Amino acid sequence: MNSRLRPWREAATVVLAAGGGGEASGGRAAFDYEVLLLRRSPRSAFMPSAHVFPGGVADAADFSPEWLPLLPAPPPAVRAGGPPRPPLFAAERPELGSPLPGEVAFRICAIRETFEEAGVLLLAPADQGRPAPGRPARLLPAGRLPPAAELGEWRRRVQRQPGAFLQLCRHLRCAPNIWALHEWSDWLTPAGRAGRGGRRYDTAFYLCCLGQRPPPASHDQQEVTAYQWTKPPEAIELFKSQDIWIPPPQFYELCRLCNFPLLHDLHKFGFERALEGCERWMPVLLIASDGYMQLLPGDELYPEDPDFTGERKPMLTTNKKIEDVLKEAARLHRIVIQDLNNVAIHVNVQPKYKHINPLPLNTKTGNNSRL
Ligand SMILES: CC(C)(COP(=O)(O)O)[C@@H](O)C(=O)NCCC(=O)NCCSC(=O)CCC(=O)O
Ligand SMILES: Nc1ncnc2c1ncn2[C@@H]1O[C@H](COP(=O)(O)O)[C@@H](OP(=O)(O)O)[C@H]1O
Ligand SMILES: [Mg+2]
Repeated sequence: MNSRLRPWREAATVVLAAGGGGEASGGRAAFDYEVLLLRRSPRSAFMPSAHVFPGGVADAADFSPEWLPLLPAPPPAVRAGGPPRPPLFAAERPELGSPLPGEVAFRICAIRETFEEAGVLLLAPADQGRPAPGRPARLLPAGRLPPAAELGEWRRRVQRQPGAFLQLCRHLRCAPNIWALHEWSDWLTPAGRAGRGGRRYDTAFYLCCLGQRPPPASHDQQEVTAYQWTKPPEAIELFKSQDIWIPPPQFYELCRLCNFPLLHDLHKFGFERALEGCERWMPVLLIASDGYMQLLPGDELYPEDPDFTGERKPMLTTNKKIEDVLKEAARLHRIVIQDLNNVAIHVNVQPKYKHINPLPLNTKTGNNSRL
């Protein structure tokens, strides 16, 4: 699609999981890893105060050809084949005059944003050669990093000027650890749920598993006002108790992670599955009399010709109650939102590209029996 006709911004985000070690016991304690959640500023023009994964809008600097000499070759499995991909990765970008493929640039974007927003640097030594994708990644040893004050100064420079991230990598003789990020999903903000100024985002979600304890993070006191490392079921509990608000895409992805108590299993699944392909999802809103639903591809009510630009019919409506709409449907793939923190995913369709369905964790009190 012509970028001038595309009424959304292109962004990348990373589901960063850290831990491993596989100490298993019953219940939530069986999770041996935590994921990084950031609280957006209450002043954000889009999803204020929401808890999200680190990420943000791609910058022309993420597509700079100057990255090329620094980056490792993709692992063979990544290079081979052409699985189905969302348009985000496939789009040609003659306006940037860049030979950098989207699949590389959006990874750089996610890694840069993770540094800007959380101070976590997902880098690898530039001379490391090909990565070993079968294993969870590791961060640079502390000895390869500049002192904290200097790194803080770099962080502020990158926030002001994303091109400074390339300079930082050159300075450290490191490269963004792009092949530690595995394509996981792609969410397009529903037409009709745009933020202030019509903000919508086509966001590439990557999974990155670190085989080490969660590294120290820090918020930037601007765009991000708090951070926490949390086990996926704990994040759902915090949402349920209204301590935090998690937007639907991130909620959906956390419920998917709840299938994997062990980091190694999550990493293996994410790395192998990514080779199968990925599909862009734009939820379509169905407003009922007592709440609403976000219909997802595969659901029997999902429109054949969804209105991506929101010019025709961005929302569907019904006079019925949610309960009655649900009873009438056989093929379900939808997020049901009864109020802000009462959210349930109803899905009985086979996920595409060997993906996994979320665990059915209704956030109503008393329903999380599978945690
Ligand atoms: C794209 C972002 C990383 C934010 O970018 P920023 O430059 O502001 O840091 C972030 O928005 C993100 O992770 N987006 C992912 C998907 C998305 O856009 N979700 C929005 C869903 S909004 C929604 O569903 C409204 C909920 C409702 O009431 O229905
Ligand atoms: N102090 C602050 N409070 C709230 N939002 C801030 C902020 N400083 C920067 N931002 C916003 O954070 C966004 C940049 O995010 P990212 O770098 O993750 O893409 C910008 O939003 P907009 O692009 O919507 O204007 C910017 O306005
Ligand atoms: Mg951001």
